[in-house]
Amino acid sequence: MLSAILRRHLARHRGPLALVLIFQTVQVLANLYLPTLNADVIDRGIAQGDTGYVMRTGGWMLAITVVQILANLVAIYYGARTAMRFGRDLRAEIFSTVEDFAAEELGRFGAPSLITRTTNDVQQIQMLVFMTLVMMVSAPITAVGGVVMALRHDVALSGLLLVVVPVLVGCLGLIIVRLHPLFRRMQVQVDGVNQILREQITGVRVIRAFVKDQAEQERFAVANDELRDVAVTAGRLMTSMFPLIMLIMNVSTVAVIWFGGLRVDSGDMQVGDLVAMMTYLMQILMSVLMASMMFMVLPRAQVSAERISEVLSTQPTVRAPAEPVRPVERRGVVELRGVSFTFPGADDPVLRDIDLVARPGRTTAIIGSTGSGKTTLVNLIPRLMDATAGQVLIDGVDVRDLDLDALWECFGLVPQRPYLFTGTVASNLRLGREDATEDELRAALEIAQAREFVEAMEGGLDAPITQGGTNVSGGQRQRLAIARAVVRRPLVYLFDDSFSALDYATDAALRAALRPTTRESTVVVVAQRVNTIRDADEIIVLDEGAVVGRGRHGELMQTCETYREIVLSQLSEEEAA
Ligand SMILES: Nc1ncnc2c1ncn2[C@@H]1O[C@H](COP(=O)(O)OP(=O)(O)OP(=O)(O)O)[C@@H](O)[C@H]1O
Repeated sequence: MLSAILRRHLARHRGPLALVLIFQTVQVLANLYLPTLNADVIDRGIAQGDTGYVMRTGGWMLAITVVQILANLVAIYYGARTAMRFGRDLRAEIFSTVEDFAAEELGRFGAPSLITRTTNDVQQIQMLVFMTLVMMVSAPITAVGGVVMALRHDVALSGLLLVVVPVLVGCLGLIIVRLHPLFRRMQVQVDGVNQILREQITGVRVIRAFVKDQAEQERFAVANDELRDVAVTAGRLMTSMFPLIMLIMNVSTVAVIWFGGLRVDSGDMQVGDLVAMMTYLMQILMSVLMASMMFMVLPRAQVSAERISEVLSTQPTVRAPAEPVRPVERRGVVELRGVSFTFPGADDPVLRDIDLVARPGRTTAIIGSTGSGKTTLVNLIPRLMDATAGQVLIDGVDVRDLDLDALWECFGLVPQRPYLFTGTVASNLRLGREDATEDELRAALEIAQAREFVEAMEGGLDAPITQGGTNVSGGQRQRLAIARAVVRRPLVYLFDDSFSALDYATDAALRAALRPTTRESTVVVVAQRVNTIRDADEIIVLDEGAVVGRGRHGELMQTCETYREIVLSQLSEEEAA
């Protein structure tokens, strides 16, 4: 999974990657050449008292060092740049995948997990790419080059590498194998902390009102402590690596000096070669250490890659058709034919065998007790979810055969819990139609009974709206959401309990103002309040997901017991008549 992500996203950075490889090779070769020159300075310059040789070779070493530094700088620059671009591209890919998710996929992953996957998980892989390009590319070249150079200086002493390197690799391997499951748990726990944090921030008012601060703090502390425990265990393992490596390095240095000293003593080796051997040994062990750091980052990146791939490989349940049908004439006739809907994993359907036709110029209302399936029904019309049986049709074409953008263009949806975005009143209204003029926005506000309060806000149309619309009241948010739908002038208006937060007078004024605007449109209204829908051309009564009555108010009062009960729970006999 990790390799697939890396291949897909690094392919377009071939040029910079080649530069990293070239400059890393140059800097490693320069680094490997220096100990040999140093050995020459000792054996040929100092031992033989040749000051001129020491100066010349010293100057040569200085020049090589400058080359090494410059090559390293270029390699790091391109390595870091590529890693950052890789991260940006991967985040963009996840974002665009998630954007296509339907309610089902969003519910399955959950917002906090999707956010962690797009940020923290991407960061883990980005870190791997960064470390690989900045440090790891040089490790194998240094290791191989170091062995070659060591063999050139003294074959017998190089035999030490056959012991030291496997010991180091074995010790590191044991630690890394134990780290992998810990990293997996850590990512899941980051999700958990995010989830609680998000819930607590969103629901802070409820928590305070029910004096649950203490309980919530404890809930957060549990998740937080669990994350800490795993992080500490992983940290302990990781820190145990360094003393171990230092021990192995120091013991090997002692061994080189011990055996090398014996060889110098017996005249088989020169002092300069011994110094060079020590440096090469260090360089080789350092490259193993660098590779081991990669293995520390690798397990975490693998876990993250799995989590990201899970998102990227998820096919949205609501998918655009391969060959979308172009409707000849768009009028906005909404039809449900034998529609049933069951939530994934649920035993019973939420909607059962619903037939309904909503036509332009008419208001079709849906009423029913809470949980009777009204919102679910409305969500099926613009394909926020797909019916599990039966058909939803717009102008005679199955919504599943229509191009998604063309389909969504038909609707002005005012959801039950309207959401406003960070920006201004105007920017929120223009989500309805980008090129709407200020006059059109004002007209929409007028219809939605929102003009007065918007004008009272500092800045009017340019008044700021905070994330989620939390700086306006629930009723004001509903009216702005209605205005947003009106700005669009859609073929079909879908009002999902959109008048519930309005007082009776505003509700009535709003409906009266909407009437001329929606005269030629199809209007589907979900409501709990009888007064909101009693004038509708057709009222559909839902009970436990099935239609138990349909007709106008007067008829239903005679024919539908469920409707009568709802009405009489809100109005007196005289008011209901
Ligand atoms: N994501 C979901 N997964 C499983 N069941 C769900 C989900 N969303 C809603 N339901 C169930 O589906 C049923 C219908 O819900 P729906 O929101 O359509 O009702 P409603 O009539 O709009 O209610 P209200 O008037 O309270 O908004 C309810 O019983 C609810 O528990």
